[in-house]
Amino acid sequence: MKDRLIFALDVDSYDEARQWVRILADEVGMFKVGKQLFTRCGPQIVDMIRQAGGGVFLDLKYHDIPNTVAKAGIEAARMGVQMFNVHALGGGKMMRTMVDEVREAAVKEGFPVPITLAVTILTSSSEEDLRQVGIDLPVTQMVPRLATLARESGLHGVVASAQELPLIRQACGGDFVVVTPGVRPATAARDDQQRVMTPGEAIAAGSDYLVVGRPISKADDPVLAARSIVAEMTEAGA
Ligand SMILES: O=C(O)c1cc(=O)[nH]c(=O)n1[C@@H]1O[C@H](COP(=O)(O)O)[C@@H](O)[C@H]1O
Repeated sequence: MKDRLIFALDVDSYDEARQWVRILADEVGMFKVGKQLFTRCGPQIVDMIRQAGGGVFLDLKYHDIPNTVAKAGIEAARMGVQMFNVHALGGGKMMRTMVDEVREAAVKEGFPVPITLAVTILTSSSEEDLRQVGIDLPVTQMVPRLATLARESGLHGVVASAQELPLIRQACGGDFVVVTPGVRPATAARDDQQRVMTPGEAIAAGSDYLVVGRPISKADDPVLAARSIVAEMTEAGA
């Protein structure tokens, strides 16, 4: 079950990231490198994690014109990351172009195609936040709509709140990968997350991978926190 736990490396230095990779390499399946760490350190952070035997989820949430996102996706795949993501709100043309060009480059250059994911609606967004930017549909309609668009555009899966899992499974089926952040053990603080679930609930609802950051990094004993999350996942999946 630990292979399905992804630790969010939301730190601002190479040394701190390396410390976390050392501490958690045996406790989690993958490390998520996001905008802060990648902007600070660049591809050397991906190399460091891979050399330590860890998988990398490159979380840069690409959202741009189709050509730009496709070229960025090719660079992500060349680095050897295990998964990366784009914003589904970038649209079907953007996602399809990215998938086609990454596949073409992978065949030509002989690198594996990473798991490609689309972020649906961020777990930090409330419906009020969405209305502010002109999205009047409820989250329960937006998420399956964007997940369906991602699937039709050839992506492997989505990043979404575990709360929307039943809707995504209904729209996209059982073999579509669903990665769920916004996971909070019952005793942990919610921080800035809005649509949260416990690790056990997320697995029981059918999540493939859980992304967890602060409930591990801010715990008094991060290794123990990671282990108890994996234990809760195992119990729920049994
Ligand atoms: O793409 C993501 O990983 C992501 C999507 C989303 O909707 N919500 C979300 O929280 N995330 C990421 O998941 C991680 C959650 O971290 P914690 O809230 O500390 O557990 C952060 O790195 C977020 O950037």
